[in-house]
Amino acid sequence: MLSEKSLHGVIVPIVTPFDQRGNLDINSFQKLVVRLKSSGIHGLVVNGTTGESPTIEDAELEAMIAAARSVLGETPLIVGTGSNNTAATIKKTALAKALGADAALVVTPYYNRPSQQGIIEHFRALAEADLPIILYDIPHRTGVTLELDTVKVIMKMDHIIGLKESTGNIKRLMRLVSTIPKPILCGEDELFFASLCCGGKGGILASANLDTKQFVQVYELFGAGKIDASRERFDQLLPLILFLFSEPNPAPLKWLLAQRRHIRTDRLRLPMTSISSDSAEKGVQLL
Ligand SMILES: O=C(O)C1=N[C@H](C(=O)O)C[C@H](O)C1
Repeated sequence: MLSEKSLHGVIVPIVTPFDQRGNLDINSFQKLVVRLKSSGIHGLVVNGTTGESPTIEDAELEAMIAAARSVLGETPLIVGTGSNNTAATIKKTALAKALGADAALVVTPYYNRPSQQGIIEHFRALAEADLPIILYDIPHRTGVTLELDTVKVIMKMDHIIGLKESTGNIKRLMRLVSTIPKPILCGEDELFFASLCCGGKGGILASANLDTKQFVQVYELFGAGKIDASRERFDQLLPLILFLFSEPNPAPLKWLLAQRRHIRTDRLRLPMTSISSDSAEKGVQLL
């Protein structure tokens, strides 16, 4: 199981590869996990936003958890289990635990517009699943605003071990780091280096599916006090990051992974669609 102490570094939310018909391509998935592990990642997230979690069936999730677990060894396995139904979230989190997950990444409940108290109770109820939880705050996707006081209450719960911060607000990040003693991870790839400078403990970064070793170097150079070298390495990654978020994630990422032959197709499941031809032209220049 993952603890506050071991939650840090470059954690990769892996894509879910599909074949031309849109079926799960478990062989490509397993090869991706092997490559990511050998690149030195500090954790893997299966079924995150980048893994197209809204479209993944339970049987597919089970197959991916089993495949990832068999490759990862001691490297932490985190599973995205969040939804806007508390009972369903508890059930999926308990399933993830039974299949060998070390922690769950749980997004704030979206769409049904719970009150701040409702959100607190949602996270409190997750204790029942008996798996460490990382709170995932991404308001531009969920439409849910988490007040700072709400974050503080949730982060005090014993089963909550960290926060994935995707608001993109550096002032807020600094407030969180100074008031919350648990690890805060960057979920806004462009701010990864800045977030380390503010006291963040690492990042859950879709971009790190590619050029993974360089992302790990940014983190390790920073940890070794080589701040300029870390920033220089991060600057080299910026064009990649900007391209990957020029259209909804993970479409550009899947396109690049397919171009580099890491996955067989850039197929997504509707309502997500492949990148436009304009973006593909920009991607070719980047390649
Ligand atoms: O899947 C994730 O976890 C991430 N998703 C974010 C998004 O798609 O908005 C980006 C971040 O890199 C990690």
